[in-house]
Amino acid sequence: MKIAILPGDGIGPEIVAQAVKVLNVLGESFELETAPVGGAGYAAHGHPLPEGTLALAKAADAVLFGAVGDYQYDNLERQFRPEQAILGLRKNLGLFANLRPAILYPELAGASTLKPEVVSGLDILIIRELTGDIYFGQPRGVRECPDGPFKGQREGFDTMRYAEGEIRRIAHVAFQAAQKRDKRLTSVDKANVLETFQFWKDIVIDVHKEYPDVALDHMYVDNAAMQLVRAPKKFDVMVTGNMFGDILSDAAAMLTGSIGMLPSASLDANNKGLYEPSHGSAPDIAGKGIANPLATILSAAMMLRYSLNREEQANRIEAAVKHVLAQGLRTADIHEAGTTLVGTEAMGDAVVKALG
Ligand SMILES: NC(=O)c1ccc[n+]([C@@H]2O[C@H](COP(=O)([O-])OP(=O)(O)OC[C@H]3O[C@@H](n4cnc5c(N)ncnc54)[C@H](O)[C@@H]3O)[C@@H](O)[C@H]2O)c1
Ligand SMILES: CC(C)[C@H](C(=O)O)[C@@H](O)C(=O)O
Ligand SMILES: [Mg+2]
Repeated sequence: MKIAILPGDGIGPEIVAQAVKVLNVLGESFELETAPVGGAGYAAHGHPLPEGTLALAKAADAVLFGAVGDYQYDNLERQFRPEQAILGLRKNLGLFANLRPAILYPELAGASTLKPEVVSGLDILIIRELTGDIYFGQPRGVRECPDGPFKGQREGFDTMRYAEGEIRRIAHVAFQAAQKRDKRLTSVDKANVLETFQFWKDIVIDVHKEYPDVALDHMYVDNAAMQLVRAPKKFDVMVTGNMFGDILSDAAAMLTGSIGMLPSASLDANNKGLYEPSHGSAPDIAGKGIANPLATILSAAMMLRYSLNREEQANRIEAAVKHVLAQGLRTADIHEAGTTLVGTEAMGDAVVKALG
């Protein structure tokens, strides 16, 4: 089994190093190969997604990804910006299904910014469509405004679009995920305003006919954002488009105590996948050794479960994470009075130790 390791930028290399330590003590003979991506790819090869990196990702059985992005690259032409690397990987590998499980470990109930009674026992799954929507729709760009009061001025524009087949396949993933859980699915849209999302809703309703055992409801995205902080435990599985899913999953991250706790799996139709924490490269804390590596370590667990067929190893890692939290070890983002503050490496070492 070959795993492509793409650490990326900012805290990426620090947190991925911890997940690699964990993978290395499982007693499996995985072949790990590392390649630069994002700003690191641009610095090494003049492109955020160098050819060799893409080839490695395609050839591997799974990809473990850190994060990309750094302010120093923000003024580059868009095609050279670090973020194009993750977008290019998702598109090139056909990773249309993004699973972002927001689980509150009981020990972190006090770390959330929400009241413990609102979040304790939280276990929701956000399924974000990942290769369509306004993220990839054409045309896009800056042009001369063709009409209206601003006619003749420059205007920026993007295109929101979803093909029927794109909606159907993510709806199937979502219904099937719900079948394995509490059998409740909330489809999040903006059907009251956007044609794309009325179409989305109509297709989801049609796919529902094949899953009569799942209770489906629909929610507008603005209300969903509100309900996520008001009564998040009411949700089981949520499915939504690329942009709404990006925003809602960051909001859901805070329910778990910190964005440093939210892993993700990005899957193709055959469960080949890329695994990354839901957060970014956190340039504000990069190089300080204080980033929380648990979202990345938990992403490695998802990789073992979904792509490498090692459910037991995934369970071992998740149990080890629970153990270190129960021991009271906390990185700065989840630290509270009465717990022990540790850095990135010490947290990684503690998970390794807990694996026994
Ligand atoms: N998939 C990705 O690679 C990805 C995802 C999101 C953002 N980004 C990029 O990351 C850069 C920074 O973006 P941003 O600041 O909006 O989002 P971010 O997620 O990097 O950081 C947001 C806040 O959360 C904190 N944070 C994030 N991860 C943490 C962790 N593991 N432990 C402790 N604290 C953590 C950061 O310090 C920061 O205060 C940008 O270039 C952005 O494009 C990349
Ligand atoms: C870095 C960026 C392209 C990415 C996204 O918007 O999908 C990130 O925010 C994420 O959530 O993975
Ligand atoms: Mg995001």
